[in-house]
Amino acid sequence: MSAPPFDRTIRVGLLGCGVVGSEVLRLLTEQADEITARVGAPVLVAAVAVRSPHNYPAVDPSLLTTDSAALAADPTIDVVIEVMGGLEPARELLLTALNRGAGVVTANKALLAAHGPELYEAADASGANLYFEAAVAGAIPLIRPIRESLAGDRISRIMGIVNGTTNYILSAMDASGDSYDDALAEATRLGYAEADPTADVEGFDAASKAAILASLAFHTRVSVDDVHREGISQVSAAVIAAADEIGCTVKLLAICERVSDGSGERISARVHPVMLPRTHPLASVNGAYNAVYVEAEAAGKLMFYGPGAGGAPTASAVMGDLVTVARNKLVGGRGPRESAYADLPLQPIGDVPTMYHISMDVDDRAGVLAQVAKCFADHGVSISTVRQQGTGNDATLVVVTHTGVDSALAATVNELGEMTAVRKVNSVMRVANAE
Ligand SMILES: NC(=O)C1=CN([C@@H]2O[C@H](COP(=O)(O)OP(=O)(O)OC[C@H]3O[C@@H](n4cnc5c(N)ncnc54)[C@H](O)[C@@H]3O)[C@@H](O)[C@H]2O)C=CC1
Ligand SMILES: N[C@@H](CC=O)C(=O)O
Ligand code: NA
Repeated sequence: MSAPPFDRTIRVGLLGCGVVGSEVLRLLTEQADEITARVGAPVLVAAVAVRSPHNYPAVDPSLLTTDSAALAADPTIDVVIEVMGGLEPARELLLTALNRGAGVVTANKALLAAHGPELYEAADASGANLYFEAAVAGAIPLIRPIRESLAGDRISRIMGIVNGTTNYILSAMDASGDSYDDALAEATRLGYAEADPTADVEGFDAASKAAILASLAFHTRVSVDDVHREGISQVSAAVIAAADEIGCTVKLLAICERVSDGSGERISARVHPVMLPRTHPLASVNGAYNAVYVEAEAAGKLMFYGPGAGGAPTASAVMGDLVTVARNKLVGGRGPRESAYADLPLQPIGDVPTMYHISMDVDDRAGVLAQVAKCFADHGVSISTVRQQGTGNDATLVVVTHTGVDSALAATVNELGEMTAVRKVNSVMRVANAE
């Protein structure tokens, strides 16, 4: 290859060298010549901050450091890649890097969803680049299409599967009847799960991603605390079987919508499991794959699909950002700033229209069905189907509702739980439409 056009080197500091960081290091090493050609200057790793250098025998010892603060502050480092995860010290370190004008590439959705505005402000103040394609849906190009390709359109809805770990667990339980615990252990072994997998299974990771997507799509600051969140830890084999009986599979969905109702224009951001008809395109997205629909006024419906977790796929997104930031460093460009001008209010979960699937153990005697039906009617909730399974002490009623507002459905479930004729509410899950 001919000599690169720029007579300088882009020096990179890596914060963290785990599942993602080690793959970034591998790609930077193995593809060094091609990256140089694409950027126009060599891109070299100058330092790698880790906790225990002796755990990295394959990494050049002269690069390893335990002093992550010095790495972030080092004026000779042009781009800091943060793949250590967690809020602190990642926040502090990235602020240090951005304040001195270094480019930052991060995969840390938890940090962005909690402290995004602070990071953007630091980037604006110094003119630094802040890129985070890896933070949502791993390898899938999604942030860039939303921030840049669709910047001239009006996004109305984003809906999809954005957590690989939970999708891996739900797919395994659905397809092969694997236990929840075995499937989670395998997802962790494969490098999909967060350092604390509670973040995955309780929906925090997907909620962080929903916050990032909603912020970008609706030009409004949405933090993780604004996102209604329910995880999958209550999804048992019985719930998966109940979904199957009505032609559905269970998926954890992130849904970000622009809604216009009596209260004017608002946005809804929520993460929860749903029973999804098997005919829905997202129902066949399995394993650690992610898939996200983006609906925009002029573009129509777009679907993004691909590996949403794992070391190499996530490193691919990090590398794409690194090349962009390195190019910007050489020619003086900058990535998009925060866009929060619309400042739309949030729609509370109680106002969201939804359908419920409710399974409850009931007394099998005359009048019980009428009492249950009355409870739904009292809350203005219309029943779509009702089915009794078993008799006597084994009688279970399965009710699927028509669409009602979530608060009315939740109040119905509360009251059912207090009725003497209802021995136990076994499960409650939202049901999605077929499209
Ligand atoms: N694994 C995946 O599939 C994906 C991960 N991400 C994000 O990428 C980031 C990294 O994830 P993984 O590589 O999976 O995690 P990991 O736990 O495998 O790696 C993180 C590494 O950073 C090190 N580290 C943590 N704090 C440190 C500190 N203060 N100083 C030095 N080293 C420190 C840890 O020892 C560990 O080796 C997280 O923010 C995660 O949410 C994003 C997309 C996908
Ligand atoms: N733990 C996350 C990793 C990618 O963001 C997931 O399972 O999706
Ligand atoms: Na991505």
